Amino acid sequence: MASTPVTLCFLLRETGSGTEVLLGLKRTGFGTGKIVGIGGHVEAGESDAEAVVREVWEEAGVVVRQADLAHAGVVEFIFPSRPEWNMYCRLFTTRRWEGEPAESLEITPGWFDVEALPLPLMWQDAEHWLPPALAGEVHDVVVVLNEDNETVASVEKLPPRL
Ligand SMILES: Nc1[nH]c(=O)nc2c1ncn2[C@H]1C[C@H](O)[C@@H](COP(=O)(O)OP(=O)(O)OP(=O)(O)O)O1
Repeated sequence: MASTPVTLCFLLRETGSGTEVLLGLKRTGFGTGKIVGIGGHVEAGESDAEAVVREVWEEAGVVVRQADLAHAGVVEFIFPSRPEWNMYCRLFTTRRWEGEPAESLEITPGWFDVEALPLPLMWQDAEHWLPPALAGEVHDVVVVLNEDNETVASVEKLPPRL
């Protein structure tokens, strides 16, 4: 089954004590209760960049421009016991946006020190791909989940496809 296209954008800002990233508490839908990246499904006819601009606005009330997005790799999430959940997720980062993050029905946004990510509150696979992506490494990652759809069966990190 083809993986559903999704996309995430990580806003990064510098503070006196280091770099912070905008994540959010998921309030509805897939991954409710977890801290997740801001983003979601790519609609038919949209590019990944168009989708992530729309999702960041819808979920966090922040305006990001496509020209300010940096590619940060791809993660494919494979759920062998629920293949309909498989997702192909393009990652972006940006250091430029307009507006202050605000709560939506879907997400309660919050800033986190990139050196102290809330990994125990995130999907368990995040520890494998999020820190390197935020550090500027660009990889194609394939994450396979176990039958519980939570713990990680395997992680394969490949150089990016051009
Ligand atoms: N194993 C995993 N680890 C992770 O960190 N994020 C994952 C993941 N599997 C899926 N995701 C993320 C990627 C994607 O942005 C998100 C699912 O998309 P959405 O947040 O848009 O889902 P919803 O069910 O709320 O859909 P909408 O109704 O489109 O808002 O879950």
